[in-house]
Amino acid sequence: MTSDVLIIGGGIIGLACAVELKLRGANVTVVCRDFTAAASHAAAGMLAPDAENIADAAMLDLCRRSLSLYPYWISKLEELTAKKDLNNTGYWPCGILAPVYQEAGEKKEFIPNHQSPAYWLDKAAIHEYQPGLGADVVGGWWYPENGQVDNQTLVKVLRTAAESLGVSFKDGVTVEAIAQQQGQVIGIQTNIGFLRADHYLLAAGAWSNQLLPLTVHPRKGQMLRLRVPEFVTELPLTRVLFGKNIYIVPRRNRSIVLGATSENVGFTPDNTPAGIQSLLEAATRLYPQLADYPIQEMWWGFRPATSDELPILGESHCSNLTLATGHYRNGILLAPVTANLIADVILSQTTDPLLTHFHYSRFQNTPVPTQSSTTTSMLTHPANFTNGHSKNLSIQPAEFNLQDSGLVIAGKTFQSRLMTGTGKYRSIEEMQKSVAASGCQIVTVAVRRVQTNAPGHEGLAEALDWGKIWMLPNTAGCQTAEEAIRVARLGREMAKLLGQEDNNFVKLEVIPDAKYLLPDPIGTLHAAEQLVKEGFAVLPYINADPMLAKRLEEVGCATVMPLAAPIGSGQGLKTTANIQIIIENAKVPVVVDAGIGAPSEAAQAMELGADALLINSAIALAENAPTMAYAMGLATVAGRIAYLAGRMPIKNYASASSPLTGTITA
Ligand SMILES: Cc1cc2nc3c(=O)[nH]c(=O)nc-3n(C[C@H](O)[C@H](O)[C@H](O)COP(=O)(O)OP(=O)(O)OC[C@H]3O[C@@H](n4cnc5c(N)ncnc54)[C@H](O)[C@@H]3O)c2cc1C
Ligand SMILES: CC(=O)[C@@H](O)[C@H](O)COP(=O)(O)O
Repeated sequence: MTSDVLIIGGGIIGLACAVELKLRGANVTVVCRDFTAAASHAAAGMLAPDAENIADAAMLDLCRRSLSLYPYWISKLEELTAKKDLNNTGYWPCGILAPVYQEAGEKKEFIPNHQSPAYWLDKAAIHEYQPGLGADVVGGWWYPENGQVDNQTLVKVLRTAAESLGVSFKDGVTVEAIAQQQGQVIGIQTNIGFLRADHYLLAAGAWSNQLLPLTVHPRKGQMLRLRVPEFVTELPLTRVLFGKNIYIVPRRNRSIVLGATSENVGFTPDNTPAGIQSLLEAATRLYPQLADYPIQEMWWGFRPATSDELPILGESHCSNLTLATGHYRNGILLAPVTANLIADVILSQTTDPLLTHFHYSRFQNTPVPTQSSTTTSMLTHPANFTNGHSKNLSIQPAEFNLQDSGLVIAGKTFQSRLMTGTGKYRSIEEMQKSVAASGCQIVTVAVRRVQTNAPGHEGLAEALDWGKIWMLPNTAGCQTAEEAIRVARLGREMAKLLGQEDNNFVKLEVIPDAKYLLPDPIGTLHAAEQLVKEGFAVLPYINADPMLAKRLEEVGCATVMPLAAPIGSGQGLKTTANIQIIIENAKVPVVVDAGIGAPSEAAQAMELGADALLINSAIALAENAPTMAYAMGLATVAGRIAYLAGRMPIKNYASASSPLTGTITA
């Protein structure tokens, strides 16, 4: 199947973009795992840039732009669906009233932004303006330009509009992986097969990081709906009440939506007594007569949150993949502006200057924190190490004007260029100290050994702080491609279980021979091809074979990892000439892995231009492992600095250091 644009996600963002792209002439397909399970159905539908008190200027600008597009957008949608039964979106620019209690400072919370009117009502005014408020309301803000839409009917209208325009909407289709090759998406793997398009849009809400390593995570919200009882003839509320930990959204159809909790519990489903109780308590404090209204329905949803609470919009690391995700609390509000800006990016290749503020790379420049952090430079090494001594050998590369943009693997930036392992240590404690002393940010873990609690691996997964260290699951112990693929999938689950939801990295090892531990090039290539299709960032361990390295890069591997010498041999750099060819030709990072025995060899590999090193045995088997780890960290930094400084040329003959002219003759 081919289509111009394939959209992953059938929530409000995917659908709004689909309609806009289709109206501008594109051929559009939307794939969606579950239409009704989207945050877009769970939301309250407030259009509340002012009541939300958004501090970020660019975000406020984006929200207000979207609010101003709403009336036209809604009338366009209602027109597109005029002949259908369902064409009422419940759009209602009813204003939002934000009452406050006696608690200190609440009045000052609203930051005037000169773009939107906001009026302060004192106690007498607010009770007169909105009868029935709780007696302890002491005043409040009135935002006349804010409003609401019935998000549940809006998404249905959007879907109807999209389908009637000719958008192909495939519900019940799960995207399992985004297959990438050399900076391009080549297709998506789904439960109904492999789908291709010219361009792709990721709009998968809170689930986006299951497909790409984006910092989007779910923030659960519980909601409930009351009904205005029959005996109340007039609508008691005709504007949204936005209070402390509660909003009350009256719909014109006599339902009243109450929301929402904000819970950091991953994708834990269901309503809970605690969640519902907190909503009911806050709602009846703000508007006491709700205590007698019948409860109609409860539900929950997952807001797509990012760490700065701003969306991720625009280009990605692939030229034919655009991102529209992370809309967190304001995705209903932001739908029209997102659709416009994203259609501009995809169809006209024009990027509104505002989008730079929402670029995905803003998170990648944030380094993964280390256990011992010297984050002032790109060339980190531990300033202190924790085996009882404390040394301060802080090097300041900035002073030498060195430009090192860090190690970037599959779009993720690391400050340290040393990776370490966890095997062969005499104790877990020694391993922990060594990892910390090395200053590394990536630690490889043998999935099979951890899963089976093999000797020396008991409790290992829990021994490191995976909030700080990036896990590189490896397929050690796999003799065939098939085994390695299975273990890689387990590794991804393991990383998720340990809190790294967005970790799709795998160190691929296919090693049929136990004596030399040399990797099988054909099995490695086969497994790599499959794993790339499944969306893994594949880091294959290989013999130092330049042709194989090239082939692996061509199938989309994130790095190549040529060996210096057999694993655990400590023989040092035995494959220098081939590693040099690999480095010369690679467009992905080259990580020299295995066989390094001493810091001098680590430095030497880095001096050649390797992008990083993976060292395990030389650290774990040293007499003092943490101290050796520290030395390896310094050697890696030294080698990198030397590479950047540029080595002097090797000459055949001596050349005196001091001038030969002007010498005194005897
Ligand atoms: C309780 C609550 C209250 C809210 N209140 C408001 C509000 O008042 N105002 C406001 O502006 N915003 C509100 N929001 C936020 C708003 O709902 C979201 O920002 C918005 O819905 C995000 O839309 P989306 O399309 O990006 O994601 P979603 O609506 O979550 O849609 C994502 C879609 O992607 C699909 N998908 C995911 N993974 C895959 C996959 N691998 N393969 C195929 N399909 C996939 C899902 O099935 C889903 O259909 C609220 C959210 C919640 C949870
Ligand atoms: C842990 C790991 O992945 C090792 O198999 C890796 O190849 C490092 O080799 P050394 O143990 O020789 O450093």
